Parts: sequence; C-alpha cells; structure tokens
Amino acid sequence: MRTALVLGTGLIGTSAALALSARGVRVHLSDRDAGRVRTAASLGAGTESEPGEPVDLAIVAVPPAHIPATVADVQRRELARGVIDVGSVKGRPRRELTELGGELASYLGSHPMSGREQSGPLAATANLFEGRPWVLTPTPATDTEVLNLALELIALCGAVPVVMDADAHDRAVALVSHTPQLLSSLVAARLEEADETAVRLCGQGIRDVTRIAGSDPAMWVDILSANPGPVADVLAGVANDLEGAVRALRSLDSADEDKRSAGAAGIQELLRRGNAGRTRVPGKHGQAPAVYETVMVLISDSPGELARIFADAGSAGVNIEDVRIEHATGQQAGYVQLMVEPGAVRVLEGALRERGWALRQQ
Ligand SMILES: NC(=O)c1ccc[n+]([C@@H]2O[C@H](COP(=O)([O-])OP(=O)(O)OC[C@H]3O[C@@H](n4cnc5c(N)ncnc54)[C@H](O)[C@@H]3O)[C@@H](O)[C@H]2O)c1
Ligand SMILES: O=C(O)C(=O)C[C@]1(C(=O)O)C=C[C@@H](O)C=C1
Repeated sequence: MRTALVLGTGLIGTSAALALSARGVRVHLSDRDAGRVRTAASLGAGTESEPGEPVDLAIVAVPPAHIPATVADVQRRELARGVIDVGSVKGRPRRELTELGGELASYLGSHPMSGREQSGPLAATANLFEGRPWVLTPTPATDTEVLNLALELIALCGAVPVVMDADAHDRAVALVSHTPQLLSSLVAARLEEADETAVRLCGQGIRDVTRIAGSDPAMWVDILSANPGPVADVLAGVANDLEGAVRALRSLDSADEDKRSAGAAGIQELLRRGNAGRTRVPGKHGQAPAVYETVMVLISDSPGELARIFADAGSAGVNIEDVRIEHATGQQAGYVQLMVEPGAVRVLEGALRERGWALRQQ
C-alpha cells in the first residue's frame, strides 16, 4: 500500500493514520471538523491535502450512523481502489450501504478490537492496535484486492486479522463489548447522586469496573442503535442473574438458617461462574491469560518516576508484563502494580529495594 485516505480523524482514524504514516504510507486526512484534521496532521498522522488521484485504500472511521453514506460517497467519487470501515457494528451498516446504492465488491467491513474511553485525535496512538484482534467481514462479493489491502493495513498496524460473518460478529461484540459498556455505565451511574463520604472511599475495584463509563455517550448511542437486539438478549440474561443475586442476598439477611445457607450457596455459585468466565478472557496479544504475580511499589506523583522504575526493572533483566497504577486519595503518591512472571518476583523485589524503592507486602 502506497497511499491511503482516512475519513474521520478521531481516536481510531488518527491511530491508524499514525501507524501507516510511520511505515511510509502517504496518508491523506479528512474529517467534517477541519480542526480535527489539523490536529491529526500536526501529530504526524498525514497530510491535510486532498489526494490528486484515487488512493489505494480509504479507511472510514466515522461514527456508525455515518458509515453507509460516507462509504457510498467514497465509491461515487472514486476516491479509492478499495474502502473499509472500522465501525463497531457490521451487519446493519452493510445492509444500509446496499440500500443507498453502494457496491460490495470494493467495500469491506472491519472492526479493530481496540480502543479507549477517550475520543478525538489527541487520544490517538500509533500502537493502539498492536497485538489486538482486527475483525474482517468479507462476503462472496468482496474483491480479493480489497481483502489484501485490508490485510496489509492490519499487518502495518501490528494487529491480528480475524475473519467473521458480520451478524456473528455483532452477536459476539454484544457479549464482549457492548453489554460490558452498559454495565460499566450502570455501576458508575449509582455514584452520580451518591454521598461524598462514600465516593471518597473509591478504590481500585470501582476504577477497574468503571473506566469505560467515561466513553462518549453520543458514540455509544450510535453503536447500540446499530446492534440493539443482540445487546438486549445478553442484558436480559444479566437481568435474570441480577434478580437471582438480589433474592440470594435477601435470603442471607433472613433469620432462618436454611434460607441463609441457600442464599450463601446462590452467591457462591454466581462468584464461581464469574471466576470461570474470567479465566476465558484472553491475555496480552490474544493468548490464553498468563498467570503473573504482582509487585507493588510506592511512587510519588512526580515526572519521571515510572520511567525510572521501568529502567531499574530493565537493568535487573526483568520484563514487565503489565502495569497498573493505584492512586492514593488526597496524596501526591500511589502504588504502581508491576505484573511479572512468578520466577522474576524475587529478582525484581531485590533490585528495586537495592535502588531505594519502597515495596508493599502482598
Ligand atoms: N472508540 C473505540 O474504542 C472504538 C474502537 C474500535 C472501533 N471504533 C469505531 O471507530 C469509529 C470511530 O470512533 P472513534 O472512537 O475514533 O470516534 P471519534 O469521535 O474519536 O472520531 C470520529 C470522527 O469522525 C468525525 N465525523 C463524524 N461524522 C463524520 C462525517 N459524516 N464525515 C466525516 N467525518 C465525520 C468526527 O468529527 C470525529 O473526528 C466508530 O465507528 C466506532 O464505532 C471505536
Ligand atoms: O478499551 C476500551 O476502552 C474499549 O472500550 C474498547 C472497545 C472494547 O469494548 O473492547 C470498545 C468499543 C470498540 O468497538 C472496540 C473496543
């Protein structure tokens, strides 16, 4: 691929453009908001100039409701040899494209399974898609050339291609992405009117559960409007489990010992199922989840602390597999959790203590 056109220079479009530009592809940027194009260009994502001739691949990265019309427009104006979109829902936008008179040979629906709760070009990073699944939904009508261009894009972004039927994709993301978004928002919504004395106690658990509740509501109304049935089906199952959980908790509150033990069994079964489901979540790079151990290190909230800790771990020959930061309420300090292979824990702890870091015992 020599040239590309990114339409929609928000989080996803700019991230793809940054990755392509870094690998030598000439990327043209376009957005209905000229300021966003300027910002993306200033980050090094590509050029604001319009392509003088059809590009190899157009990448449509606008909200789902705008995808069919944008793809049809690229095709009508012959802006590219092939066009893909990166929207979070695949079935309905493709049906709408056909209704608009778009053609399915030069179009391929795709979905990178990677993102953030922040929008816009300033949230973009060139490595956003590295090691992540990137779904392709070809049909018998799809040109091989477009499929190959899409595979090249995915390789240039360091992602892993996964081929799926569009409707099967939509049912899958209802389970692993769209329902989790709603549940995160539901938990966070309980805090809106909560007493300040309760909110002050927020720890890492609620931060983990509510990160994606910070996502853009307009974008998610769009996503859920394109996939309402499958999400409602998953959510109905969750509602059933929630009713069971409430019943079990009420039983735990009872004076009757039999009811209490039935309640405990109900809750235990729910938590067991949660443990079992959690073990099925793939780890880094889509592999089976690895079992890492955590080393907790106290850091002050000042520039360069994290870089220093990574450098110290690196010089001890320890690979940090994952990292999280736990901020301490009202203090200019927090704990950084370094996830490492079990065999590396003692080496890392010894090296960090030697260099003056304070560790928290687990
Ligand atoms: N955010 C995520 O985590 C994520 C992950 C994977 C895929 N996606 C999908 O990627 C797409 C983009 O999402 P995002 O998170 O980058 O959103 P974003 O809000 O950061 O960017 C969307 C951009 O599209 C522009 N835009 C809107 N309508 C347009 C139109 N008609 N023509 C031209 N530009 C238009 C907006 O000005 C904005 O800059 C969506 O379809 C979304 O479903 C999002
Ligand atoms: O990590 C996040 O912030 C995301 O919400 C990313 C996420 C997801 O659910 O995994 C959200 C929607 C996209 O369509 C793809 C990815």
